[in-house]
Amino acid sequence: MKLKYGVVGTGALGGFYGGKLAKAGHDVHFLLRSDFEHVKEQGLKVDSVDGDFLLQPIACYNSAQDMPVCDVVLVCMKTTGNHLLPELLDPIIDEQSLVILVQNGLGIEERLAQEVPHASVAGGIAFICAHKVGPGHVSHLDLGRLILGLHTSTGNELLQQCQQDFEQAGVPAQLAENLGYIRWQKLVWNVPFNGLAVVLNTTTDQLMKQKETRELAHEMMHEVIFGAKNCGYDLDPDFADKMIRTTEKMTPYAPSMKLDFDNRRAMEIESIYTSPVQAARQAGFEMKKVAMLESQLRFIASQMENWKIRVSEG
Ligand SMILES: NC(=O)C1=CN([C@@H]2O[C@H](COP(=O)(O)OP(=O)(O)OC[C@H]3O[C@@H](n4cnc5c(N)ncnc54)[C@H](OP(=O)(O)O)[C@@H]3O)[C@@H](O)[C@H]2O)C=CC1
Ligand SMILES: CC(C)(CO)C(=O)C(=O)O
Repeated sequence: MKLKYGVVGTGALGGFYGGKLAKAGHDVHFLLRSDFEHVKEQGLKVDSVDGDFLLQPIACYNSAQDMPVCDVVLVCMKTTGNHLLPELLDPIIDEQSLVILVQNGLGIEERLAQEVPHASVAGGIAFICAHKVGPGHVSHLDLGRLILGLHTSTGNELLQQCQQDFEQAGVPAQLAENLGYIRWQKLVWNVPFNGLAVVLNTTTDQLMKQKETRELAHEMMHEVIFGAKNCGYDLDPDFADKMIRTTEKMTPYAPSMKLDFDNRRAMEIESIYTSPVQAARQAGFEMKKVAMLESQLRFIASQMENWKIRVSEG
């Protein structure tokens, strides 16, 4: 069966993953916001370490109302805009549709499944370094692997087909038995590096170079691992060492939260910090250092509002 795909949020990940599917001949419909006119006229450009490509013509829309009902919807906007999902998804899903949240953070599938109970919901964990460099223009610098895991009890067949479509399109994609485990595992990297890069105004290489910050990142990783353990996800404590070694070898990198801060956009504090801190707390474990970083980020976010700088959703 040939699936009809929808992409909600055509930025770095939406442009890359949706673009790869469309380039491979799949039927993909892209929802855009500020870049709509540009993409409609000039197409979507992806500069990728795996090979550049341009999608033109492209099935793009500036309103979900104009989109067809899709079998699978890839949600690729920042989680700061997830409160808009019930409205955005309403015209493009029916009881048979599967919505995959290709986003960072915890608790997002739970919330969507409550708000949109008739859809199947899954998570997509992306191991990729990509960002938008201009209107309708994505730069993919490194990695690209996707792990897909089901949240609801329905949608399994669609998820399997989606995994095969990604593989066929040249995106390494795996299916995970346990979505919660993978979400916590991804947080082991995102929690220290996204937030520290913002509060210390720096990049991963600088955080790794300095002994104090390297140790702090390592300690936070262990907190996340123990947080996960208390929530029933038995992550390997050695995973922290592995992540430190990987980051040491990485080219200097500004995590997506740092790019959001630099561009005065809302930061994904709720899904990357608040949800895991609360989940661990409810399970009886206080992630003290992570909670402190969360407070610092909330302070910075409040200052951004006080500066009367436009903090856009998404
Ligand atoms: N970038 C990366 O390398 C990685 C990102 N992630 C995660 O993936 C998710 C997506 O990140 P990323 O791709 O970087 O984000 P981007 O900011 O590059 O893209 C988000 C896109 O969503 C669009 N959007 C937001 N709200 C709406 C709306 N209401 N209607 C239509 N479009 C909308 C934005 O449009 P507009 O231009 O108008 O704002 C933007 O183009 C995040 O959760 C992030 O943490 C995970 C791994 C790596
Ligand atoms: C760690 C990384 C780069 C993804 O693989 C990421 O999730 C981010 O920048 O937020």
